[in-house]
Amino acid sequence: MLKGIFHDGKALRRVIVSPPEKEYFKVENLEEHNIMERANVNEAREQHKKLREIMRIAGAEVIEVKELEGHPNSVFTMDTALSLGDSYIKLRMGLPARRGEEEWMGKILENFGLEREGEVKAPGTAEGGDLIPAYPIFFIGRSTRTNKEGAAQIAKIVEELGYEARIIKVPDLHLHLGGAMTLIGEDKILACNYIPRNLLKGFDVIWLNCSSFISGNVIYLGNEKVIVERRNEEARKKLEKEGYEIFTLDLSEFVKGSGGPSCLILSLERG
Ligand SMILES: NC(=[NH2+])NCCC[C@H](N)C(=O)O
Repeated sequence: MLKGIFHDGKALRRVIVSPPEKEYFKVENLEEHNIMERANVNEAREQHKKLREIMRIAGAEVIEVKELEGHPNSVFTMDTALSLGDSYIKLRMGLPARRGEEEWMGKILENFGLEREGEVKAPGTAEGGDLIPAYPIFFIGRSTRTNKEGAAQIAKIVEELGYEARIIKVPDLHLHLGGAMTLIGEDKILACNYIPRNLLKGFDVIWLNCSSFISGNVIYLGNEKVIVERRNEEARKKLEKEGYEIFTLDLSEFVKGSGGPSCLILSLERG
């Protein structure tokens, strides 16, 4: 078996989440954590529970880990590391308040037997929301969170594993590339229409106009099943028309935290 092969367009098998218990609600300085509004405790817990239920029903093993103390954004596990199935890439968060989440998740992944494949080093920064493996292609978003050095370091690591790295400049509307596109099958992508077509070469694309920072953000479960946030009507309608089975989920309390559905999960295994 080849090492480090991962494809976000395959069925979700194992995922790491961090349910909002305490830390997500303990935000003093909203701006520092890039959280727009404090979440309602009961609603956030209930919404996250539903998300876990849907993923379990779809056949994924959902691993729950405790939030990292002092880190309200640790519920957004996607950003904290990049799993390549049998190994992982240690990242370096672009938002200073999130530094430390890389160590936390690195240890968790190592406990699951993943080896460290590589590491993003200063002055580089890279967050998981910008990294979309679709072997043999690897999409890297250049955003306010993933800088030029970080993108170049990731490209080098994945090219050594046999991927073709494609760097995409993320428009300011989005925090990460993951807000603007999602793999929804092995050769299918849901993407905002300002992503250059040539960078998506080889994939069939469902184009979106994208009015929100998370318009292109859905969770692909596999077997043409997708989780879509309740307000994201454009994606829901277009995916429905293409024959996808849609699970609509209200994630308002995480949208308040500047996140979308996929930001809440770290895909550990797809296949
Ligand atoms: N992958 C994502 N879009 N994650 C959303 C993260 C939101 C979080 N408040 C932050 O700014 O870091």
